[in-house]
Amino acid sequence: MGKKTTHKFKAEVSQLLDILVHSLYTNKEIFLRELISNASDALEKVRFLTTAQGGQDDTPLEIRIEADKDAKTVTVTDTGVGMTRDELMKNIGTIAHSGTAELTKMATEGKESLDTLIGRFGVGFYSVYMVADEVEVTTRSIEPGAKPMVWTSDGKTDYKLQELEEDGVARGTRIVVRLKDDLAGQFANAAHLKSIIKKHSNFINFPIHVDGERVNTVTALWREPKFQITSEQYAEFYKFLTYDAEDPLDTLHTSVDAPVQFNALMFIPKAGDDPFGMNRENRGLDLYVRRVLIEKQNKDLLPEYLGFIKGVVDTEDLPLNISRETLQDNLLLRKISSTLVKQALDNLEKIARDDADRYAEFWRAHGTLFKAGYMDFLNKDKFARLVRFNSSASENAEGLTSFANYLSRAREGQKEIYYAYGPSREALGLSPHLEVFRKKGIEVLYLFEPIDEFVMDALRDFDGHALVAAEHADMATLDGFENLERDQEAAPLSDDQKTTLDRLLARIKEALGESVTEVRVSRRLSGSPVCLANPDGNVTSSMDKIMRVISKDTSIPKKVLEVNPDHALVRNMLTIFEQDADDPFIGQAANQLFESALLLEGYLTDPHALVGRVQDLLTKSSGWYVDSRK
Ligand SMILES: Nc1ncnc2c1ncn2[C@@H]1O[C@H](COP(=O)(O)OP(=O)(O)OP(=O)(O)O)[C@@H](O)[C@H]1O
Repeated sequence: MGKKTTHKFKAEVSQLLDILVHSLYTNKEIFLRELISNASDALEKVRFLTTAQGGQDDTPLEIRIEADKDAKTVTVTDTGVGMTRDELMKNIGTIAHSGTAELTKMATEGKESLDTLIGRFGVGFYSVYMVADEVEVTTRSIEPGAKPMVWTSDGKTDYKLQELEEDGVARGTRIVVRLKDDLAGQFANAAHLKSIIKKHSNFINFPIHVDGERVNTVTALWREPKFQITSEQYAEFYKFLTYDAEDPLDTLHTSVDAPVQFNALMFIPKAGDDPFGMNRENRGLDLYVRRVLIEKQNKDLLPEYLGFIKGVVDTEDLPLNISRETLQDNLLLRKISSTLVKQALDNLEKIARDDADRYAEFWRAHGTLFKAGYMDFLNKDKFARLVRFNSSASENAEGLTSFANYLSRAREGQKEIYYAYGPSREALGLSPHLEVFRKKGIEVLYLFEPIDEFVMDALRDFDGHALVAAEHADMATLDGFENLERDQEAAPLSDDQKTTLDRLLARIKEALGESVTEVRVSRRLSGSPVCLANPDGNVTSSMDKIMRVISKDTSIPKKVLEVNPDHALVRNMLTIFEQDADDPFIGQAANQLFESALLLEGYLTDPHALVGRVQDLLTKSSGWYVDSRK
């Protein structure tokens, strides 16, 4: 026997152990799921090494579990790859996977309850310390000449390692869990262990025996004929695969023979991960070749925007000895991938067609991630049919509309699909840029997320109808539609007044100087006196904002000030200007209108001048009001 050495846990491990030991998490049974899942991974590795890489192996690949009431132990033994001394130290002693590190971080930040966190993350090997006083791991690696090792720890501050004599220790890992006194009755009980396995580990690809009796029966569900599988079985498999507590929103089971053979079982979860957050890596389908797991969560089978889909793919056509490194360039895999993408999109179209409520549920959970599909040019048309937006025709911010729905409501002769970006439905409802659309009863799609605009830019049109930003709408085209809403029409300007208006606009430009590129009459406004428009028709203001953030440009962009000559305020300015072209009110009002417009567009950085002016104007007007009531 080798010398026993003592090693301190890495700080993160101690921290996690401390959290687990002190947690009141009630679902402690998941420790068994975690140990079985590790055993299964170790067995998959053996199967991969032997079948895929042509090695030799006679040992049956299986997991054996024994419960001992008297000794208060549960023992989990597998014939998997085992661990060398170095692997033991690295894998259980130092944080092994990102999930546990994330869990520790979030638990210490205290934002979410520990119970939710433990339930949501696979806490891995360390979860055993929720039920154990002490754990002993005896393992022998598959590596030729590897020495068997024993690892023991009470899960507090350190662990002990010892090398064993070679004889009598088979390849694989045996984990003896010494249960806490109060939990021994519950877990050192074969019947209870069996029920836990049925619940969490029924689909493990290797036989699991409890006290000599085989417990799990179902394997490779995706290879079974569809008509033999119940929806409960699908749901059970989904939960096994994802640890989700809820049933899936949708299940798609397919079998394809040409151009390449494969079976796939794909699920859409009810809830979405935060696509840009910590779960970003938690995507991909498990890839099997003839039931041998080649890669968990393969990232090449489905593009990132379909990353919400969970499931497995199993093919007969790839060689078993394919290396994970060369998968990416494999032509067959690419064919499988393009077929899967098509199936997934067709399936979404089917849901959208048959069950709008379910599609809306899908969209709310996964729409944000799905929208990144604008980059998938090969499937552009399908994508365009699947994408949804809120719109001015929706009843509230929850409403969703497709391009096709929009067109079905479009005004006769309307060739364009209009859209506008804004922070909220309320803000867009008040936007001066959309006044003309409201007046003419032309629907506008509402974009709330920056990615929406990239979607519009990439698609450019739908079914021959150009996608046009409302702020870039061609006024002559809009003039072709009759007004549905009648404003209180302002009296038409006389020829003299028109000339004065031109001079007034020149005076406003003079007052604003280089802050604006131009001051001109607007045709898009009805309720507002002014708005800011883009001088060049290329990018929308929101896209301009995104570009400015990227290039760290904090200057205020130069825009065109559009003036509504029918607005009462502008008419008053005209009267004042007619009487005295040098009246200081004109400059004051011009600046006030300009800064208010900047404020609405989100560009005003210093509100002091604006506030000062408002106070001055209020003081004066209240004075007149008081006088007029005397
Ligand atoms: N029975 C086992 N046989 C061989 N190696 C094992 C066994 N159990 C654990 N390991 C090793 O220890 C590592 C850490 O295990 P742990 O359960 O903490 O995380 P993980 O399995 O990597 O992550 P996850 O639980 O998310 O799959 C494993 O990746 C594996 O390398």
